[in-house]
Amino acid sequence: MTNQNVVVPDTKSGINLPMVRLSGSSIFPATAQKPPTAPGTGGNLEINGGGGGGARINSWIDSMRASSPTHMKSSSQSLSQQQQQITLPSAMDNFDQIMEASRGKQIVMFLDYDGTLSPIVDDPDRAFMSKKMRTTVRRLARCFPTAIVSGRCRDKVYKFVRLAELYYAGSHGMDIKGPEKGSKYTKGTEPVICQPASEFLPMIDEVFKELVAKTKLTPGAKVENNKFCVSVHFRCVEEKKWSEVAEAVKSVLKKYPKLRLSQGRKVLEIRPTIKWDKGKALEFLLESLGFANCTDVFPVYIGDDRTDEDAFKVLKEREQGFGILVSKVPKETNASYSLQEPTQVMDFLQRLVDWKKLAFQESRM
Ligand SMILES: O=P(O)(O)OC[C@H]1O[C@H](O[C@H]2O[C@H](CO)[C@@H](O)[C@H](O)[C@H]2O)[C@H](O)[C@@H](O)[C@@H]1O
Repeated sequence: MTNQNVVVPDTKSGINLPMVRLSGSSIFPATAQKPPTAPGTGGNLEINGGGGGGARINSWIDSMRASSPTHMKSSSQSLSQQQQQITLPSAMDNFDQIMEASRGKQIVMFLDYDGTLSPIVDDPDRAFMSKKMRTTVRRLARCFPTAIVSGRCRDKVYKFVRLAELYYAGSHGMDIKGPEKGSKYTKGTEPVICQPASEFLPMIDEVFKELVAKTKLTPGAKVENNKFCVSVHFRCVEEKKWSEVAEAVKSVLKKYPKLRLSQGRKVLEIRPTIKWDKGKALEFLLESLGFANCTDVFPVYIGDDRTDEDAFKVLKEREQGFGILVSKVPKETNASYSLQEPTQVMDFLQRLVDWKKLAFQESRM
């Protein structure tokens, strides 16, 4: 990856930090000149404002296109031009710098699932993580408190990860559960549980059924019930039929003012309007782990999606730890470093484990 980053000194940690360029890099297709929302809002789409019905659907389609990396290649820029716009330095190349910043602090790991621990595939039910990745995450959790933060429903992401020693925050952080009693980080107490959107369960169920009915005639559309939110996938829908998906979602949302829309990778996501997201989940977990007002904590959040921006933003605002964006293409982001794909995430996690072991051995010499 080409590193075109500008480096500025961080007054708090005393080390050099990459400065992320948040504007002026037009990476979106000609029809969508700028990102639909600023990073840190989980990619919310405006569903009520501006223009006539047709205009609004067109802006939805633009936004859906913008969430599709394959379209970035087809924009007027060549791939090499786009790559030059990657302003984030690689977390791998800057590993020593990151570790230096964490010196004397407790590292806490937050990992998104899809696109971070598992590769993006067409069928959401088959997004398995490799055995090697599972082993690496298991080793990581022996070294640092580790949480999985996913848009998926908690049970489903647990079925993919299958590691009881982790914290899990499903439904974009709206369903949090800590490791079972007796785990290294629970200190013998009951597991933490947080479900700030439980009153929305019946509504989400209703919306799920309505969306299944409304999209059943659109080939490739898939609606996923994520318990406290619903995902409407259009990865396998022909582009000329994306408007059908957008119309279906829009017509359902109109009836439920207490629900809002956000966007991920070829997916529209319907969720409660409550002020809760992956960033809030990160803060809740830090608090549960006893790091609420600590200065000696170093959270690292790794994620690939727009909804992960809420967590990156929290880290930036707290001036603690770092966000690492998993992406091969330039994106607007609040993350500080990048990794290209899940296999590189695995290498980074393994390096963290090795670093921790070495630090432990040195401390005993
Ligand atoms: O927060 P995450 O763990 O990243 O979950 C976000 C969404 O991930 C899944 O969808 C994405 O991955 C699928 C499998 O690779 C892919 O087919 C889809 O296009 C992606 O959007 C999951 O199915 C959604 O429910 C999550 O909200």
